Amino acid sequence: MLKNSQLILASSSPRRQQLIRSLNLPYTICVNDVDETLTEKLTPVEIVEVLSTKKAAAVFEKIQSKNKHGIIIGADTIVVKDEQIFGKPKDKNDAISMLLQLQGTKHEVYSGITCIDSDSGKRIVESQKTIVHMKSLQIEQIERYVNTGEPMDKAGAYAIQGLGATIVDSIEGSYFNVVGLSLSLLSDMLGEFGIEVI
Ligand SMILES: Cc1cn([C@H]2C[C@H](O)[C@@H](COP(=O)(O)OP(=O)(O)OP(=O)(O)O)O2)c(=O)[nH]c1=O
Repeated sequence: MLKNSQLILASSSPRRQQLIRSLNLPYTICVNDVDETLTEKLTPVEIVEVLSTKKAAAVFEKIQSKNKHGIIIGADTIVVKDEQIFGKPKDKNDAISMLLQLQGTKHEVYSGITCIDSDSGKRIVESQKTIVHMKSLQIEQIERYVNTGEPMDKAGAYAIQGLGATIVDSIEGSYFNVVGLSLSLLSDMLGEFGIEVI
C-alpha cells in the first residue's frame, strides 16, 4: 500500500463526492475557494484543465501546513455549443436562455481532472469530451424544468443524472464525464500515482 493512497477531493460538488465514494478508496473532502474568472481566451480543453488545476492547487497550498497527505483531485465541467461556453446559470432567466439554445441539437460537455501528490508535488492534468444530443423542448417544458430548481448549480442548466435525463436523447462518450467526474479517466490517472482502483 502506498503512503499516499488517501484521496483528497477538492470539490464541494455533491455529485463528485458521490462518485469518488464509489471508488471504495479512503478519501476526505477539502475545499479552498478559487476565483474561476478567466481573463484570456482559452479553448474548452484549456478552460477545464486550467480551472481543475486551480481547484487542486488551492487545496495543495492549504494542506501544506496541516500535515495532511494524499492525492488531491480537482475537477471542472463546462458545456460548449458553437464555441459558446455555458457554466452554471446566474439565475432562472439565464437557465432558460441556455436550455433554449441547447434543445433540439447537440453540444459538448468537457470535464477536466487534475491530480496532485501532496508530498512530491507531481501533477497530472487530463480532460474528456462527451457529446450530448438534447431533445426538442417547448418553452413551457423548459420553464417547468427550471422551476424545479435542478438546473441552477449545473453547467449548461441541466442534470443528466436527474430529471434532466428525460430531456437528453443520447450521448457519445462517458456518462460520468457529463456528471462532472469521469471515473474511468480518474482511475487511469490514479494508476500513474501507483494507486490501483481494482
Ligand atoms: C452537464 C451537467 C453538469 N453537472 C454539474 C457538474 C458540476 O458539479 C457542475 C459544473 O460546475 P463546476 O464549476 O465544474 O463544479 P462545482 O462548482 O459544482 O463544484 P466544485 O468546483 O466545488 O468541484 O455541473 C451535473 O451535475 N450534471 C450534468 O448533466
